[in-house]
Amino acid sequence: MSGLRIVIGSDEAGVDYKETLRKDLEADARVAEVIDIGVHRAAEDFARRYPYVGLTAGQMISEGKADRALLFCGTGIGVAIAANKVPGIRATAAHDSFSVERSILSNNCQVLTMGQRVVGLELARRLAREWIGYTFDPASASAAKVQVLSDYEGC
Ligand SMILES: O=C(CO)[C@H](O)COP(=O)(O)O
Repeated sequence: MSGLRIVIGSDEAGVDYKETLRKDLEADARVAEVIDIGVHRAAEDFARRYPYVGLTAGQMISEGKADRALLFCGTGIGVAIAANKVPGIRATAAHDSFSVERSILSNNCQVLTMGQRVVGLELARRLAREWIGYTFDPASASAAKVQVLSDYEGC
């Protein structure tokens, strides 16, 4: 898909990967806009912990300000849990190629998360490149399953 608006964010444990992946996304012709919600290296910004990063990213997607989010923390788990608290958001941590693919094609996840303490940087970069290339097919057999979740949440 071209023209994606992607939120990128992290807590302090994921900020190194966030910085590198932000540059990768900005250089990717398939990405229309990269929105960096921090944290930034300024010390005071490090007070923003993973719940705020995940919630902010989820809210931005929910409000139509972005299409997807790529988030980092130590494990990828905390930011995924937080983003999933926003109604209508489907977020998952994934550190392998197949799971990244299925997060879009099976689950229509808007949010991919990774753990800087879990996955190597070059694999994270490769997975993000792959992730950008997938588009959910609303006519697929997976769509009805995702719809069950949307119906449950009412959005
Ligand atoms: O990985 C994290 C949350 O899932 C976070 O980066 C570290 O959290 P902590 O172990 O509670 O410090």
